[in-house]
Order: sequence, then C-alpha cells, then structure tokens
Amino acid sequence: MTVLEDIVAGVREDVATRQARTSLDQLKARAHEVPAARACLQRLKDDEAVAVIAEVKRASPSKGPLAPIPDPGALAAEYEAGGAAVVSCLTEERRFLGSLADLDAVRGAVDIPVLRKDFVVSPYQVWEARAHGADVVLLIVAALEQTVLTSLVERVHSLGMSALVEAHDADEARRAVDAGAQIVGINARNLHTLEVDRATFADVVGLLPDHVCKIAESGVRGPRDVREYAAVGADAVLVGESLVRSADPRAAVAELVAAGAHPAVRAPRT
Ligand SMILES: O=P(O)(O)OC[C@@H](O)[C@@H](O)c1c[nH]c2ccccc12
Repeated sequence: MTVLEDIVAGVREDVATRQARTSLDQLKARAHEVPAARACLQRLKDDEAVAVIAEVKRASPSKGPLAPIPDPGALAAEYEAGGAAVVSCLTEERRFLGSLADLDAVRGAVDIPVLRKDFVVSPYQVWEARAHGADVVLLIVAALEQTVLTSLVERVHSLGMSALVEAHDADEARRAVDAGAQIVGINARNLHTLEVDRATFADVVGLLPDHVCKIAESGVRGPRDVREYAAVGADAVLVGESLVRSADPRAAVAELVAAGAHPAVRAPRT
C-alpha cells in the first residue's frame, strides 16, 4: 500500500463515522444556511503577480509534527494580514492532525477565500466543506478514478465553490483538465513516495492550457523559490511548512507576496 492509499483508507473510515453522526440531508440543510462561497479564480490568476496560498498545517506524513498551532484562526489572520490571497486548512485528521474544527476557526477569522485541504473522495465531503464555509475544495487526481474526479469537480462547482485539482505528472495534468478543472495544482511532492522534486512544476506546466490557473504546491522555502516558480509560469504558490515554522508568519507571507509581486522574470504568456 502506498502512503496515499493508506491515508485514503483512513479518510474513508473517518467519513463513515461522521456520516453516522450527521446525515447528508442535515449537511445539505447547513450548507444552504452559510454565506455563498467567495470567488477565487480572479484573485489567483493575476498576470502581474504570483499569489500566495498560505496553509494551516500541523503535521505531515513526511515530517511528523510541524507546529502546535494552538490558535489556527489567529494564524490564518496573520496570513491574511501578510497579504495571502487564500488560506488553506488541512482537515485530514490522522496524518496531518487537522479537523473541521480548524476549518471553522479559520473561516471565522478571515475574509479571504478558504480552501479545504483533505483527501476528498465522496460528495459527502464536498457538502461538508460547503457547510463549514469553505470556498475552495482540493481534489487529488491520484486518489480518484476519472469518472469520480469529474463528478466531484462538477459537484464542487455546482455548490458555487472552486475546485483546486492536484496533479503530479503529465498524465494527471491531462486528467485534471479533462475533468473540467479551471485551477490546477502541480504538487512537487509525490504522494505515493512523499519525495519532493521542485522541477516537477516546470516539467508539467506546459501541458496546461492558458486559461487554467496554475499553482505550484509544496517545498517552497522562501522568496527565491517563489521567484523561480514565477519564472516558469506559476500563477500562485501554495506554502505550508515554511510558514507554520516561522516565528513571524505575517512577515514570512509578506516576503513571499513581495517576491511574487515583482518577480525578476515572468514566463511569457502564450
Ligand atoms: O508544507 P509544504 O511543503 O509547503 O506543502 C504545502 C502543500 O503543498 C502540501 O501540504 C500539500 C500539497 N498537496 C497536498 C495534498 C494533501 C495534503 C497536503 C498537501
């Protein structure tokens, strides 16, 4: 079993437990009571600057515990003050130590769009994201059959949210586009082996059509990596570890935003 398969198996069990407590109908009723999802595509796809998606991430399967994060709402507010375009919040419980309570705290603390970062494999989780105020939902190509991926993208869009569809290689990038993704994340980390290769983005990005928003995910250590991703065509970067470990997350985000706002080189647009 790969790491991804192991995580997804645990997620399916946890979803079943939650679904026994809160029915899909109850969730749907809640989803209709929360304010409409915020748009995020325009925010991310600005030709002049690379946007920063800042992540609330307590732990990861590759590194173990990263930061205690006693107050995820306060951290998210720091990210927003530093200029983040979107806040990402891990909700996977077993390996990333996230929760829907973290998502609620983040949602309550910021005005910018919030991304639910989890291993979404069922429509129940999409409704759950909306019921908890998420604006964007991550869908991981490697975890989903194509028909399921396509129907989840449609479900996310039908609830007014944006789908961030994550790919790791050329084949997955094509599948993301075929599934109707408008926002594609290219993860430098291979979710089967957990290895990070920052060259992945440049290798894969050329396959994505111009209209697609292109996000470089994982392994961004600082402004220099933002500038490098800018040079090869990233519209946004998604950053977790280096921000949660920072003594001053607001300043750390601001530094990345500044690097993205005035990249020395921008890839030519076709
Ligand atoms: O902490 P990093 O290396 O900055 O990475 C952030 C983000 O890309 C990473 O958390 C991530 C990317 N895709 C995922 C899918 C599931 C869980 C986590 C992730």
